[in-house]
Amino acid sequence: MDGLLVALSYLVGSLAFGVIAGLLRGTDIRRADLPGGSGVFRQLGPAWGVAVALLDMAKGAVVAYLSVFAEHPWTVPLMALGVVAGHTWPLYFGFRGGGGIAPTLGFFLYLRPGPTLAALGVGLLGVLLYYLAYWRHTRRGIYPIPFGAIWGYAYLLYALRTDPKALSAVLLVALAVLARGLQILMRRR
Ligand SMILES: O=P(O)(O)OC[C@H](O)CO
Repeated sequence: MDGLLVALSYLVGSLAFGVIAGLLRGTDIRRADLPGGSGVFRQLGPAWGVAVALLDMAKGAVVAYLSVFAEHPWTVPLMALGVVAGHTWPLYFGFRGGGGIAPTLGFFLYLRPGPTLAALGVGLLGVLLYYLAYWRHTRRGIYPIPFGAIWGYAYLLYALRTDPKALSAVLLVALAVLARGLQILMRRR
């Protein structure tokens, strides 16, 4: 049962809605951008971008909901990893997906709303400061949202330090997102 939950998490995560949105509009978004909410926002407009961000978050929340059926203590962290790894390396789309931030948010907003909202605040502050101090002048380096996300993940790890199940889930997810971020930085979309 627990193995099925982890596999299902990966299959749900693999529904990369940014790629699906691009295909609905007759294009592969990955030729021009990353298939997360912000990439779709840039390529297809605000409505598509917001819809994709919400749907990608919803995947995480659905998997967090399903995690109540887990029996083994390691299943919840592995389900978190599964949904994020599905989003970043989707089975249905050649293992080339997004960065993993939105499903992370959805998963932990459902599982641990208080610390996750605080982490979201930290991340958005990071986005704002990075944008004002650096990005708007240069347009070089990593995008503001991934920059802010680094601080959000760091805060979440700190906030959940006495909560072993959630902490191990954040740790696994953060490692997957870091690996995907490095892959993207090396320009292998
Ligand atoms: O990391 P993703 O793929 O969930 O995308 C979320 C935002 O668009 C990142 O800029």
